[in-house]
Amino acid sequence: MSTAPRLQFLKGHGTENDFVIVPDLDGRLELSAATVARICDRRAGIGGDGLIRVVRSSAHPGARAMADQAEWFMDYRNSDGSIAEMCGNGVRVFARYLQRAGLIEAGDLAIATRAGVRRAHIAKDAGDAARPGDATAGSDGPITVVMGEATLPEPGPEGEITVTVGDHSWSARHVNMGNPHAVAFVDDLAQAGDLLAAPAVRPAAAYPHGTNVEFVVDRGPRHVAMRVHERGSGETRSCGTGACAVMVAAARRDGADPAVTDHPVTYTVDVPGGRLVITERPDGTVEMTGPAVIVAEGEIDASWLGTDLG
Ligand SMILES: N[C@@H](CCC[C@H](N)C(=O)O)C(=O)O
Repeated sequence: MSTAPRLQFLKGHGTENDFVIVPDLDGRLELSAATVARICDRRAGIGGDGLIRVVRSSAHPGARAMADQAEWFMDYRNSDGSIAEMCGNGVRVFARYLQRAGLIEAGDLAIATRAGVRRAHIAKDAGDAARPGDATAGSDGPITVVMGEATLPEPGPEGEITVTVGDHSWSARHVNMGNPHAVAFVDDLAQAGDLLAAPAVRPAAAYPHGTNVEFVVDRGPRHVAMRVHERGSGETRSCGTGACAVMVAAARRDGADPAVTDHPVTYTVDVPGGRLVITERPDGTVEMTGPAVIVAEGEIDASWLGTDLG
């Protein structure tokens, strides 16, 4: 039996946007991009759309300034190992992990992210605290996260945003939810094809660090459905920040702006992996409610990773 160090992990998802969760409470691990990509590999690794390292804010140089507001920092990586500012489904799964591990109680909590502090609410009757030996403990019920304000940059001198897949091109709305999105309203979600490759997005100058791309159709009044190609991960079954970007783009298209009417606006956003409910408030904040589930836990033989992990 190997005596190599073992890396603890859990596996979780929010509307089937799935993540490998690595608790590293005191910030001892160095996870290179190659190591993250290896862990997220669906055939040769554990598999996931991204990796979430759970670190005490005070133990992470990039989060220390937020430590007085939020004890825990979500260090989010895409499945190719690249760093992302924010992950909307991930932040719910992060909260569920903290609850399940007994590190927090249900109720309100603040989570530090690269996009700033986000506030979450875990309903008190939505899942139990840690139940040793039960990998699904604390997995029920929705979690609501205040996702911050959307910004919608106007097109620059190079003109409107255009998204192209194969022979189809659509104009798109630029929405930033802490991370970048291009939202295209389409006639049929199948038009986006298999989304194996990243859609071409122009002008490139609009997104100097790349972008996530959402394709959206209407399902009914204030009800849309979307597919997404995530920067750094490919097509996924959901994207929380993407769903928020879609909600705000749909509201503006429909002439709804809570800042003008002084009334909140709520949309239901269906994704291939489930459903998210998103509200924009008159003060501009966007709130998202959805599920967060922990499905498994285990350990990785660090010698397989070919690194000493720091
Ligand atoms: N799945 C996430 C978004 C993850 C980051 C994204 N791929 C990026 O690079 O910005 C979500 O639920 O928001």
